[in-house]
Amino acid sequence: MALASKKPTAIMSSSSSSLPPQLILTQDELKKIAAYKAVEFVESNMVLGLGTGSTAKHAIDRIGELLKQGKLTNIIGIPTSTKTHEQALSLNIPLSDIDTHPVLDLAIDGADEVDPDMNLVKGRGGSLLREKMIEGCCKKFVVIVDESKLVDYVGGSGLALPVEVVPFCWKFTANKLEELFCDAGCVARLRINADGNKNAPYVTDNGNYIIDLYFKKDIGDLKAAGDAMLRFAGVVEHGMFIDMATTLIVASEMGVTVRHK
Ligand SMILES: O=C(CO)[C@H](O)[C@H](O)COP(=O)(O)O
Repeated sequence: MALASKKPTAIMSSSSSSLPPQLILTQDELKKIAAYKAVEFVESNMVLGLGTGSTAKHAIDRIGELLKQGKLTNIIGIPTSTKTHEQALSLNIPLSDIDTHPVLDLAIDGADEVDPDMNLVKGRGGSLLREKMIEGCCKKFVVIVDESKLVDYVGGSGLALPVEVVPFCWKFTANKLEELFCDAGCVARLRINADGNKNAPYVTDNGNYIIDLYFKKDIGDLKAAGDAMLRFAGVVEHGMFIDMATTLIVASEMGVTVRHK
């Protein structure tokens, strides 16, 4: 893919609040701070997209707590993974799906990378397809991260861009993806199951595999890159969430920042 210029940042407004300066917070504590801030946007009677990952988990715990306390009522949650489904069930959050509720009021989810235009990389937790399906139906999509997730450009963390592929001839698809991004020094690797058999592929909630793409350089025009990947029949979805986030909440040692698009 050729390098192309990025569109100007479309941040319309932002606000921040400070934390006491003497505190040294762990990454998980920062995730929790961002998550709790996001839950301030949740109101009774909302249909909510429930994200996946260690940051979203804090938000879902908080929603469950507020429901239990009666401070939120009549919430319907739409989970983005089986893991989140189980967590929400354990918290007695009423659940549904986008067949029944095709328009959501709000979704809250973490991200692996956030670029200056609030484009995201998601899916290192393996749930990118359901996340994209559900978060694409939301009126508002609130992304919650600690500051380590902020990058200058997609791929800038040096970590993977995940792509969900059908298992059939996955090597063929992986080779096609490497070829597509050869100018960016792309290396494609099949994700291996971290929990169980070390040699078995990681299998998504949808029965697919994940190919992780590693880049040496900026891939340039994200939309063009995404469209090119989706033209391969074996590709189900990629982990770039372009122009989807409406609010970004970043927690750092300096405080919490909220940016609206
Ligand atoms: O996209 C995701 C799962 O598919 C997660 O939102 C992403 O991996 C961030 O995870 P964490 O909050 O644990 O850092």
